[in-house]
Amino acid sequence: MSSAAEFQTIGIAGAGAYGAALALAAARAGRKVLLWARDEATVAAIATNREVPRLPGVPLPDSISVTSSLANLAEAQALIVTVPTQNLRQACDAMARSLPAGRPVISAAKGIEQATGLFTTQVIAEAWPGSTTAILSGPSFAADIGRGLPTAVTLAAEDPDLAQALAQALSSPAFRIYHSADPRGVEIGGAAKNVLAIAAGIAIGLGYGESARAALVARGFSELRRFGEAYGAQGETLMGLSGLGDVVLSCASAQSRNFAFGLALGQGKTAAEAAGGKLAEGAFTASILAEMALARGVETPIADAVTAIIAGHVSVRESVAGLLARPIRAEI
Ligand SMILES: NC(=O)c1ccc[n+]([C@@H]2O[C@H](COP(=O)([O-])OP(=O)(O)OC[C@H]3O[C@@H](n4cnc5c(N)ncnc54)[C@H](O)[C@@H]3O)[C@@H](O)[C@H]2O)c1
Ligand SMILES: O=P(O)(O)OC[C@H](O)CO
Repeated sequence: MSSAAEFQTIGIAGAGAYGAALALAAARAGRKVLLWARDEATVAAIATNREVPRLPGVPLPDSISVTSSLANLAEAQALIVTVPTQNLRQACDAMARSLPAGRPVISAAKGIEQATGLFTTQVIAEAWPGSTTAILSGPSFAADIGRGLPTAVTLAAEDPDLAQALAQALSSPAFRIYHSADPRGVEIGGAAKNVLAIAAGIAIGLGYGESARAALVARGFSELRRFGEAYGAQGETLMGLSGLGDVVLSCASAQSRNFAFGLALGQGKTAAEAAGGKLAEGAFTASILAEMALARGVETPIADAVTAIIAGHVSVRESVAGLLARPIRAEI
């Protein structure tokens, strides 16, 4: 039986925008926080300015220590990994070499590993055998968490007691964490919503308007649900914060990097121009999600279209014309 009191010190691996936001959230929940950045330059910049370069304007309290040594995370009773999905394995390999396994490792990444088709908790389990995995996901912009604006997310683990204890340990009045025993459902929602956010951005970038966006969000959500259920997600989880909740946020706001990436594609930029050096996880997830859907006989026309556009196989307008020309069929 786990309890929140077991988790007094939290290690955060990855000092980007979300790492900083979750470090702040954990500190506000009364935890001591150890924030690990892989390079000395970032640690030095954080130590000097008391803010993370990717989350400017949000000062870090003294209860957050910054380090470039993974060995310094040994004191933490739970770890949260906030590195991008395609780099998650590398980060977990490094942790496995420096730290004993066994403590909970919570993924905060939203994607699917391109090379393997594994979800993020599966990547952690494979790269760091013996770790107990969990996933934290839901509608939350790092900047909003950083500013202390009200946010709600879900934390899921196979062991419901552990999920509850971690959720209690990391929650504070403005950062509410619901707990769940459906980690697969939670991680699928976070991965798939990024692909849909790109599609919504494309529709708006093309000037197709709000009615088109609403249609895309609704049809995209049913695509997410088909995919999720084929890969073991519970339907109720997909209807919750980490599924529908995050689709609503990410498809509606240009603050989403995935939406902004799609917007730029819709406005005629190439994929490389549209990315502009910012992380758009959906650009890496779209093709593997479409491939995995095909393997289980699930139709994902929106992910297929996003994949083809990013690969440069079709123009944005051709791709959307293809979607609009699909046969008329029953909605459900
Ligand atoms: N920013 C948000 O609002 C937000 C919200 C929810 C979830 N997320 C998720 O969090 C993850 C990270 O996003 P972010 O916004 O923090 O990105 P970011 O680009 O701001 O930061 C990523 C950080 O990871 C570090 N990194 C990359 N590879 C690494 C490795 N191998 N080892 C150690 N560190 C490494 C980079 O140096 C960088 O500091 C993504 O999966 C994203 O979907 C982000
Ligand atoms: O900026 P994005 O598109 O990575 O979205 C950030 C969060 O995932 C929103 O919940």
